[in-house]
Amino acid sequence: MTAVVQVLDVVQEYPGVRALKGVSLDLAPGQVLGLVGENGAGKSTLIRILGGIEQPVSGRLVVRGEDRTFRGSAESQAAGISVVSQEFRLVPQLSVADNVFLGHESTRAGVVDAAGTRARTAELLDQLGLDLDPDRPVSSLTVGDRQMVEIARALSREFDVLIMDEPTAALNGAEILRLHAIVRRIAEQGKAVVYVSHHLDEIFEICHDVAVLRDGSLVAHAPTADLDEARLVEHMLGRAPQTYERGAVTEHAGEERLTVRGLRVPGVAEPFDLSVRAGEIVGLAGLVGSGRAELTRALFGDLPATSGEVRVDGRAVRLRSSREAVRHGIFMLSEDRKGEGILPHLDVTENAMVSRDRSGLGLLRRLLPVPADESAQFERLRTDMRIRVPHGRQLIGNLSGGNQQKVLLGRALLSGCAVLLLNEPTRGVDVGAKVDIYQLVKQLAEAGVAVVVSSSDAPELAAITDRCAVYFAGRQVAELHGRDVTEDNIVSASVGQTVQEGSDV
Ligand SMILES: Nc1ncnc2c1ncn2[C@@H]1O[C@H](COP(=O)(O)OP(=O)(O)OP(=O)(O)O)[C@@H](O)[C@H]1O
Repeated sequence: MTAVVQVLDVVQEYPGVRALKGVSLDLAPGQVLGLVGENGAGKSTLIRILGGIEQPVSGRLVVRGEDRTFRGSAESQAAGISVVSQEFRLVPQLSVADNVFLGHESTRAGVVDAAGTRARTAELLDQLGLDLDPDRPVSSLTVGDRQMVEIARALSREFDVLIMDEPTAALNGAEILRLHAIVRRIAEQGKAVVYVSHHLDEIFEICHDVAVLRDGSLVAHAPTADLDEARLVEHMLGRAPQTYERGAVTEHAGEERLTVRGLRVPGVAEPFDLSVRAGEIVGLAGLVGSGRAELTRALFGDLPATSGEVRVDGRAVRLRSSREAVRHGIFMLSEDRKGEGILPHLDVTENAMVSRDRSGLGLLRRLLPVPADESAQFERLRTDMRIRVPHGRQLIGNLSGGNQQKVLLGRALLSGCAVLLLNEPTRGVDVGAKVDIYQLVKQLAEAGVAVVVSSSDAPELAAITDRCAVYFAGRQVAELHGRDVTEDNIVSASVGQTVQEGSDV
């Protein structure tokens, strides 16, 4: 079948980085093409070029047989390319409906048709299985719902090619299944879909073909049926993947560092208890509506508890804000990387070091030389976590999403905290780097930090936690220990099934 879009020998460069080194790719009608690669491999760069946000240094884009140069996203959209980008581009103050149709509002006799816009938005949300009021301001939505609104926005246009950059990064299991059904339907309608994900099970689930980018080059392009996960990972990394060996941390666990007793949190049925000792990695699992999100936020100090107590190293602390939490030795990695995580006007070294209480200096810092020990620390972090960045003074906003996440995790690692709270720590991180991050978290625990990991990724919790509390309908329904912390047990308990415990040593 003739390609609807051809990418021919496309090269893209940024200062100090050759992000695409001559990539050629065809997108055929009815095809779902998976695009995979390590963090920083060039996936988003290629998408930005197809979406008209950037122009390549050289190479050609051919759309339905015609050479095209897009000088902005409007031109790419007009050519039938619709993009769900990794960066949320929603306007928080506007309603869901206004965001979905921003830039292509329905009009009647030249006037914006608010009722029509709302009705069409409701239809799209319904297709996505989303029970959301079109009039709600986007600022009041969870990260997952914002992601769905981004998708609704891409679907609201006429398109021949739909490009999705990590569309499921913030979605829960049911939402992911619904999205997969929609992708299949779109392909059946004869449209081409490009699907970027670090979740390789999704690639095998819905993609007919897969293209692998490594360090800016296309290193493999094959039907998914011809590959298995191990081969795909090898193509991505250019080496055999390492496996993560869990430590026997519990045996060395020391004094209790975090104690939570009877913490009542708005929206959660039962009070919350938790204790984490030095050297332990404790997981929090649970689906949307389980109370896990609220408990995580309460621990982070951004959803104040109504009663109960929290102690760090035996000292009672109040967590009315995340700043207060940090002051008491609790450090956290937020799930909202863009909103609460990165400091976009600062470079990567400063972003990694900011927990060391120099944040007040702000922009002034850019004029001062980075202290040598900080540069050295960042260099170590860069090597240990394989952060892809040309130098330590690169602005963090110029890094790929996964590499930003690694810098933020580095910040947590360097913070010298007593308690480390990680919320969705490897969201958007590639399979190779995940293992590196798990190793570092294990090292931190071994150094005596009490670690809490709140994650929707059951395999992740099974791989790294010593103990895992599972929540369902506002209650803790299981506490799994040691060998009982398995993916199956976590998933079963998360949907309210009783888990047979006791194989633990
Ligand atoms: N504006 C920019 N300035 C400088 N370097 C950039 C810029 N944008 C991207 N890069 C670099 O280009 C390379 C490719 O980045 P890109 O965002 O395309 O990666 P990716 O494959 O999408 O990664 P991820 O899986 O982490 O999203 C990276 O080394 C990144 O740091």
